Amino acid sequence: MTSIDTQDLTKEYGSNRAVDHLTFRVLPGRVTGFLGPNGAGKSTTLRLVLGLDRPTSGTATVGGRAYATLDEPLRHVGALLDAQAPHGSRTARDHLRALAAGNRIGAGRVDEVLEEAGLASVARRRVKTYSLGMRQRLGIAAALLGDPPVVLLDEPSNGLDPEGIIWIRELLRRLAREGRTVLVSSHLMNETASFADHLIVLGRGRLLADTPMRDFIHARVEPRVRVRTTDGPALRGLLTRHGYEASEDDEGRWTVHHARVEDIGRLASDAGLPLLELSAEEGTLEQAYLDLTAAEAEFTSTPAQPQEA
Ligand SMILES: Nc1ncnc2c1ncn2[C@@H]1O[C@H](COP(=O)(O)OP(=O)(O)OP(=O)(O)O)[C@@H](O)[C@H]1O
Repeated sequence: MTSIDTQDLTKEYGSNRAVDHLTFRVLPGRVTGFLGPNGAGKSTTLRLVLGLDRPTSGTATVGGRAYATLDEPLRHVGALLDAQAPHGSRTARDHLRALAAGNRIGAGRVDEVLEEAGLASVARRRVKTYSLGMRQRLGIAAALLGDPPVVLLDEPSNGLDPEGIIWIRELLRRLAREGRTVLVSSHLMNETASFADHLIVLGRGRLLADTPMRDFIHARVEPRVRVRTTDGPALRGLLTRHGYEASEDDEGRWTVHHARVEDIGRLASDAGLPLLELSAEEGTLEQAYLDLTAAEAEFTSTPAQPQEA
């Protein structure tokens, strides 16, 4: 099984602990979103997994092996990190051909990934003439070159236009469907919600969550129901009698807190109350993420009170 594993992984830069005893496993067949505030340690972790930096202690492995021990690594792991900027005076095609040659990958595969990344028509242009989004597509093409079972992408949507964002979303979903292990860091919560099945969240180098995305949201954001009726006072009375807290907006739409659509629908039906609208208000990943990171910030930034003698 080609999982990514970190075991008690720690990285210190001087007195700053960027990654702090981190243990997690990223499994194949799903997209794992890698989240955390600025400076939480995401890029450092990815660099440690890719052998670009040495851990202070602990291990990071891909398929049970350290990246540095892999022969022809592009066939095992495809990665996009900001730092991997190709040489600007090369054409995109030459850049990929050089990478392919070093990993015994045929030139035909270069044209395939250029096509897949939407760069076929500009493949003979020098990379320095590329826009940020085009460079990003080239980085993703390079990550796919070796048809690897493991793909690590740091902020892949960076600089992409709306069409590019849809492309990357569909690509990530397909890679997971094909049974690959896909780890994607992002600051864009709506984006992450559109492609991730699972989340790993870091805060100050530590693991804050390692959980399916649905569970992550449901554990942190209260379920609500939106409802509209021809008889507001009757609805209010009904909800109050059953212990629900609800509020009405200017357009006569009610929001029922901590409620499920099945329960409110049944209550209204049993009471013979006509409904014009009934819908579940799903919590968003952004709400859940902010809830978690705010709690973490509060916990970690509260200074110890000096004890009065
Ligand atoms: N080469 C380095 N030398 C010294 N400190 C570093 C180095 N790389 C990272 N750090 C520090 O390690 C911590 C984690 O940084 P890292 O870039 O891994 O976070 P991140 O979660 O990727 O942040 P962002 O979301 O801003 O990209 C930060 O405090 C950062 O300043």
